[in-house]
Amino acid sequence: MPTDHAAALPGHPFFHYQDGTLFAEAVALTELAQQHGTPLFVYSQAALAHALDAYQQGFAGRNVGIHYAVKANSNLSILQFFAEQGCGFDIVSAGELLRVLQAGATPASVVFSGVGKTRAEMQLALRTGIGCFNVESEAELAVLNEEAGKLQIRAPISLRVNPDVDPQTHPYISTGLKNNKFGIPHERALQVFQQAAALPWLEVRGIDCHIGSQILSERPFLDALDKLLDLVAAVERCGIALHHIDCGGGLGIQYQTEVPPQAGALWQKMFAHADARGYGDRRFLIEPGRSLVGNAGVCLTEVLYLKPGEDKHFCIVDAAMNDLPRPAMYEAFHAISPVVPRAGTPVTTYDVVGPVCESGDWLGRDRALAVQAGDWLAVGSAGAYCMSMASNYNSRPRAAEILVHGSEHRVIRQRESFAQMIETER
Ligand SMILES: Cc1ncc(COP(=O)(O)O)c(C=O)c1O
Ligand SMILES: N[C@@H](CCCC[NH3+])C(=O)O
Repeated sequence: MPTDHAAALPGHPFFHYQDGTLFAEAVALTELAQQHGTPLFVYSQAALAHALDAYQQGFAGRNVGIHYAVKANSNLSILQFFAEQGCGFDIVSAGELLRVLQAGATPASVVFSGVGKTRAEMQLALRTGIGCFNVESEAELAVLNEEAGKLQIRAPISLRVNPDVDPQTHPYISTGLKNNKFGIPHERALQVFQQAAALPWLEVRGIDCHIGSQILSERPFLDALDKLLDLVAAVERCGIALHHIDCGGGLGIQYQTEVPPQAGALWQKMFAHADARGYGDRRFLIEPGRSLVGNAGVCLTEVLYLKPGEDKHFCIVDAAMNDLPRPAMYEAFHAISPVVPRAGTPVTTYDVVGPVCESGDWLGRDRALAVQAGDWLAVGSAGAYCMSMASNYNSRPRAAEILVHGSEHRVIRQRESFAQMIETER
């Protein structure tokens, strides 16, 4: 049984056991599950602030813009929190643009990434006056120039460079290798910068890269920075001045036993490197997602049935791959802890699975748990890429979300009703 006040889930500083119950800050998760039902996503505002502060510690005296990557968790209240803290945003769609505007973002604080921006999305972003388009191909550059010309608005752009650096992460979330669809090959980038500078409706502002996600060592970030700085030097030699250098996101978090670099320490090293090369006083942008929200959230789920088997025992819960798709998609590990640990119930090794009709619908494999039907479990590291990737598969309405702040909590997304789920269909 975990001791009181012990960190209950790896990497979650604001979730702890007290009096035999798991708490988020000063709120007992039993109360939230009882009051709001399950599956239920619960986020800690203190954990969000803590994660942001970890970055800021590496930025003292530097000129840095933090652009939260909306795709990690796009709940309006989470976006509003980051906007209030002075963050900008990294978006990848018109939908994300509308969300950040509704959350109070200033348009100039928005950078727009993505390999497949549509003309309609470009027009919306141009009219809104976003800070920068992170352009990912020559074809996109030409279309953006056309659309900007039609609106007579010069488009601020950065070129996303593919530095061909191995982020040593899951192949599905590596983005900075030659064979990934993202960015402009770094060998071609100088030429494309020159093309961009010659187009009448574009204003070259920056350079960017994003090499992947859940990166657990400093080396790939430093290698990518080196390649970007080589290009900055070459581009500026051609008379094209760059206003900012955007290093993307990608810093990993602890799901299990991983030891990711600490954000502040990583950035101190990045700046030491930039200083050594004479670029430390430049404006840098970053686009973190997972490392700001991942360990600020858990997903609460109820044990529906225990199903013993010959080779496997199953713990069937009411959350599923539609709520939390990362295990099914990437075989990702998420820690699972009981909300009220039991004494006296034997520990059994279970596969924790959901009700969806797929054998891939599992949340955890071979987990030692002392549980009974009706118990609540907390699935860890559920703040990033869980609710934002949730679906209605098996016609399951989307879960509710709660934001805890000290001893207070508020519903930041209501549980979807069956009527809402089908209202747009005929
Ligand atoms: C362009 C871009 N920026 C930022 C991010 C955020 O990445 P992460 O959540 O790993 O910090 C992503 C996602 O990988 C991305 O594609
Ligand atoms: N969805 C991925 C991260 C994708 C990063 C976006 N480029 C995950 O859950 O790990």
